[in-house]
Amino acid sequence: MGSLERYNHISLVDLSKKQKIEKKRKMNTQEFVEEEKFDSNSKNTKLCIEERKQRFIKSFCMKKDYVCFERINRRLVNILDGLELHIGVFNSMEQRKISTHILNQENGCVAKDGCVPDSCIINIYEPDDCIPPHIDSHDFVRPFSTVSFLSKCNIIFGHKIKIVGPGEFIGAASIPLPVGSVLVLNGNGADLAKHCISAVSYKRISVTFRKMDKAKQPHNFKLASDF
Ligand SMILES: O=C(O)CCC(=O)C(=O)O
Ligand SMILES: [Fe+2]
Repeated sequence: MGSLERYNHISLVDLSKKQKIEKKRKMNTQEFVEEEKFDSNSKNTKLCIEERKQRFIKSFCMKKDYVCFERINRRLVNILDGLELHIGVFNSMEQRKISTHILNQENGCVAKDGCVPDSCIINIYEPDDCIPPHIDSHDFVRPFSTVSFLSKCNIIFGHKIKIVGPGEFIGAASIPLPVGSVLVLNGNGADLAKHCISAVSYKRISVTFRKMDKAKQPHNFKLASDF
């Protein structure tokens, strides 16, 4: 399948990839210690949200773009154009807190902050669960993103995806999703290629944040007051 990854150099261009990873690890560890000092109800919460935003922005220097050509109507097309994978966005303590919260609630909505999403889907995969090949509904605008928790797995992309057995799929590209990563789907990666997850070996949670297309909102649709 060859290498699908291409690293983007948006900032910290003077640092090697290894140094960047080390710097990011230290940064997260420090932030982890700092965050533990904050009570979520304290006046420091705002600061904590600011730090979180900064961390997400910093994660863009770890962004990967993907390349995988598939022949569609006789033309070679990069079906992964528009995909971005941001790794290390959530540290292990955050991952634990969020997944524990989701599993305790068994339903809930995590999106806050008045920015992009107004919809959130939580998929809880037990071992052997899968999600079949699909393109996400166009009732939702692009880009949208998926966060992975509890265990890593591969997400398969392809203009054509073969079903080779129960919960077993093969497509042109298979992208590892580490825990705590955010996959942003846009462009061909969201609209031309289907995606799916083959049967997982371990329990896994994914949280998909999307924003409803205004034109597709039901009549008299009102956003929940806490959004
Ligand atoms: O579990 C994932 O990472 C993908 C979920 C997904 O494709 C969806 O909810 O539409
Ligand atoms: Fe999807």
